[in-house]
Amino acid sequence: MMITDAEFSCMLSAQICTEKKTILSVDDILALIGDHCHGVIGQLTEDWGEVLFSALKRAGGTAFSNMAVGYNNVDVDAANRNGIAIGNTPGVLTETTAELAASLSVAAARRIVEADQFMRAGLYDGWLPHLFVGNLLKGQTVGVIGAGRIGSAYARMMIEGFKMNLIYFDLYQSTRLEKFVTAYGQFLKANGEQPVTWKRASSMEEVLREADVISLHPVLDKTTYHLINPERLAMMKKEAVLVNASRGPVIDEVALVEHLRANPMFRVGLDVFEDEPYMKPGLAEMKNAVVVPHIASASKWTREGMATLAALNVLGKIKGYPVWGNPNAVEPFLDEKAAPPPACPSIVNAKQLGLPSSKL
Ligand SMILES: NC(=O)C1=CN([C@@H]2O[C@H](COP(=O)(O)OP(=O)(O)OC[C@H]3O[C@@H](n4cnc5c(N)ncnc54)[C@H](O)[C@@H]3O)[C@@H](O)[C@H]2O)C=CC1
Ligand SMILES: O=C(O)C(=O)CO
Repeated sequence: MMITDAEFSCMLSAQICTEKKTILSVDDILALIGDHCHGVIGQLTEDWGEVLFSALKRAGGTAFSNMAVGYNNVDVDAANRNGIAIGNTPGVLTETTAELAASLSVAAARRIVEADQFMRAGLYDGWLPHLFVGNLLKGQTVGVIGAGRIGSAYARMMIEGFKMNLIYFDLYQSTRLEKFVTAYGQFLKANGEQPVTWKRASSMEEVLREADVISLHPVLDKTTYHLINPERLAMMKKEAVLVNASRGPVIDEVALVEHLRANPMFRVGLDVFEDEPYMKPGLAEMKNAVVVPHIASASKWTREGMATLAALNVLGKIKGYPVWGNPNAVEPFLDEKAAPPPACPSIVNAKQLGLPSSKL
């Protein structure tokens, strides 16, 4: 969506891109920005760097928002140089994305897609003790790498839903998550059940060695690029389940294909791919891989929320509103019955640009 400089009373006019291409190139976007453009709402598939930010600045623009929480497609330093505020959409994706990661975990552990294909191919000719035997989750250990908003929500689902024990690795301690597991463990114990436990790992390797199901939820940056590589794959249990609903390049996908080929009991659930929209050669043929096309945030509520937050980021900046004080508490912007607060919900470079902060 491109916001132009024609203003109607307090409303701004918006141009919605009707281009049929799924992924816009830098040249496509340059043409859309043109000579007059105050702000842009873009997608995670676009490459926002110096070329686009300087063009947006020349066109009179001051704001860009990804319609996404992840913004590894955005060169924030280039935006800073050009004085462009960068918005993202935290919070509205948390539960929806975690639910998909949980679904991939179960689908991979219980071989649901393989069994579905077998059934549709007319191959089922009666119950057998060894037909599509998979992994029981209850009492096993779930490993989370990146226990931020989504990683923590995923952990809670796997712990509460399947009574798994938790091991996690993050640069920061997740006290809320730890407290939740402790309290849930006490509840289970009080009801005569085996309590669940948690452990904060001192290294990522500890998670990879100990967990039965591992889900990746970090941001993509230099520290997480190819975080899963041949050496780390080799550390994982032979029958482990690995799930990725963060960003494709967090896994070395060529190494993953090799590992899947060599370890048929090792299974993966992937929502994201290293060269999206493509898969590395061989992945599509792997029966021990469940693959879906980057749909982790695809619930109606979430997609509407993402669009709302992205639009309010850009609109708020154009109107000169301050930046919301806590991007983890964006609910007031999503209340359909009340006008949104006069603030930009989430601007990631607010500090660098010296933008004023709103009071919650
Ligand atoms: N597949 C999909 O459709 C979606 C993917 N995502 C991806 O998920 C990511 C996480 O989203 P949120 O949970 O909302 O963000 P968040 O910022 O709450 O969580 C990210 C966590 O990663 C941790 N982290 C950073 N570097 C790390 C490292 N080297 N090792 C371990 N942990 C590290 C951070 O400390 C933080 O706790 C996004 O950046 C995005 O790339 C988000 C939504 C949907
Ligand atoms: O918000 C994100 O980062 C996404 O990947 C959207 O699905």
